[in-house]
Amino acid sequence: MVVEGAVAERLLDDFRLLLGAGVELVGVDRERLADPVGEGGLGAHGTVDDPGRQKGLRPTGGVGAVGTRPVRPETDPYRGAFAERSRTPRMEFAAFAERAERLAAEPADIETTRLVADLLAAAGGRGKSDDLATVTRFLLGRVFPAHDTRTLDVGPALCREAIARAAGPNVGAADVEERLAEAGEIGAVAAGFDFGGQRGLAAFGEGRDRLTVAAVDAALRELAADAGDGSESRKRDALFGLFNRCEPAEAKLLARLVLGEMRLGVGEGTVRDAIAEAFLAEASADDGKEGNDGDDPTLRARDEAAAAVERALQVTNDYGRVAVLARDEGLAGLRAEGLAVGRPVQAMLAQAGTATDAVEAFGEVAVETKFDGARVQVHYVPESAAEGGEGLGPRVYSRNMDDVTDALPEVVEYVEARVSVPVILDGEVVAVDDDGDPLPFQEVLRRFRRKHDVDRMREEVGLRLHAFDCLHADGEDLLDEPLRARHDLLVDVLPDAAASVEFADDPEAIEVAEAAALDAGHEGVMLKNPDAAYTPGDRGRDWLKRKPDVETLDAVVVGAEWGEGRRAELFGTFLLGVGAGDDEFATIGKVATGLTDEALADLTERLKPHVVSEDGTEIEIRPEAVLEVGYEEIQTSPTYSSGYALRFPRFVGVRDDKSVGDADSLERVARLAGDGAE
Ligand SMILES: Nc1ncnc2c1ncn2[C@@H]1O[C@H](COP(=O)(O)OP(=O)(O)OP(=O)(O)O)[C@@H](O)[C@H]1O
Repeated sequence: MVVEGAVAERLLDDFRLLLGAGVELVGVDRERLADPVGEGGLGAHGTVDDPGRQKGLRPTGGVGAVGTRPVRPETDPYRGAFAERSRTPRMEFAAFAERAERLAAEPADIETTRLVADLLAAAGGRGKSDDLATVTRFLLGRVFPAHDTRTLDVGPALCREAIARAAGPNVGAADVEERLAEAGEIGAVAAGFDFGGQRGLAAFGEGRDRLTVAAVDAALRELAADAGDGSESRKRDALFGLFNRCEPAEAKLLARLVLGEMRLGVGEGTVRDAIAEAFLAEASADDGKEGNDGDDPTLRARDEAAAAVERALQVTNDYGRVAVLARDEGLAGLRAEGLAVGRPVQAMLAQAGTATDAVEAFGEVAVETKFDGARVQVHYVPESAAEGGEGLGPRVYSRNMDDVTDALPEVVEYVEARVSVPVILDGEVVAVDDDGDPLPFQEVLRRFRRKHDVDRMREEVGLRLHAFDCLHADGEDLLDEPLRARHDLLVDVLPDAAASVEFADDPEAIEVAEAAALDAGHEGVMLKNPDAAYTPGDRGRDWLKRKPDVETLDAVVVGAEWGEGRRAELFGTFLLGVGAGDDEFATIGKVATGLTDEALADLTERLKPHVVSEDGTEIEIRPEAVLEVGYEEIQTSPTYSSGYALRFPRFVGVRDDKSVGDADSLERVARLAGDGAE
């Protein structure tokens, strides 16, 4: 009998589930079990090299060419059943874990990059298993690429329960918590248990069935897809099934991966350099031969390779995809990679600057209205312009690349009514009153991530999109075009946008424009270099933001204390941290002032699932929420790990539009405190 397509996939899924749950299969051919994807197995149909043919999902023209074809989150040519069916040997999870241990122990950056490059080559070099995309993402604590809105939705508590269950009947979640309080991080705790007691159940063949990187990835993707009634307990079961099969080093890696805290000392820059080192060494050596006299050709080639990887990362936001591109298509493939409508990119950011700075640096300055709202990126392929393919209704993404479309129907309607070609627009969503005049920023946040009562809230707070940039129009990527040209194209596709820019070449004219923007109820002006390209994710000097003098700080909640009296059921005080590199946060103070009962209730509900440990009044919270806090000044202080303390901190608002990685850094705090120029 031949079983194909969805039925085959279903069978394979069931098979994996059974193994994951520790079911022992008796009286079957063990060799065939150990290689369910081999010849004659479930995966015998379709070719390994052509995932698109099997899944019918791959965009046109190979890896790089996506043009204006909409991409949907599940359109990931490197994932899914085809990978499971590959006949190349798969990387064992234990092998990955062993290399991860070595990485974590390596203090030198250069050595770390080399070890990561070796790992990538082992995960997907020629003739090796093809786990490259997965391993690259895993290294950064990700199952899905950054642009993908899917999440595992597993909190620390669920993870602790799964570990407790795998550790055997004598271990409870409270024991795991206790060990966590001692060890300080979940990986060490997971590695400290002996999951062997349970293993007998799942063992078959020669010893246990060893986890592969691909199997862990598949199980976690399945877990992410599970939602609704009973999903929490199913997720717990699935995690239990995985931990149950783990040796200590694997358990450590798995626990950290599930919670997205890898602690390997491997940042995005390291992975970028390692991709270049692993797969572009030859290409860069070729380039190097053409080096100018006086230049170091090797260095120049290395910089070029890193730049090509960086550029591809900017347009795809997918380290896994870029690693595969670098390996399979080299520098040329990376450079040819374009934007895809439906796949968000990071926003270009601004530094603080003055009108004089702008005139001195740019000569003529593009002065744009600075709208006081939330940053969005809108992707749209009108049905009429889909050229035989499918259209893509307007999708709206937040600055973290979360899909916020459903909360913002006005934006969808606005774009649908005006735009007739495929576009990617950058802009700001602003709350407006009945006359269309802007309302304060906090009003937008009442709408921004709302899942319920969208229609009711729409009556209360109206919204308007102000598009100020255009990254793609009618089949053309515009990132490398100067702002001037992008703006002309923006006005072509959306004539409303014309009002928000003017040009000035002296500071007085800029002041006049700023006064007019403030009079109209906007936040002020942005000063931009009209000749600059759009550099996603970059906070360079080509965009300057004129800021009012009162600074606030965006800090991450890393801890809390319970309130008192009638607020005893709620968190009352929040311990704040600022970014100190490598996913670490240094504490800088506590905020209790300015929080209403409503804000406390919201924050308590939101942060409770992220409690890591509780010790008396001290609660440690996994970095999850960003608070905007005002303060009178920043002082040096031995009390907090940053070495600074906020004087009179007061809560201004929750920055739901920011992820913890976007919070202010210790470096900025030092500058604000006067230890360097802002
Ligand atoms: N015309 C415009 N061009 C670019 N950004 C604009 C414009 N109008 C409003 N903005 C908003 O201003 C933000 C930058 O200013 P601001 O410093 O006030 O924001 P922030 O979120 O506190 O800081 P940052 O975005 O720089 O981290 C942009 O991210 C964008 O959301």
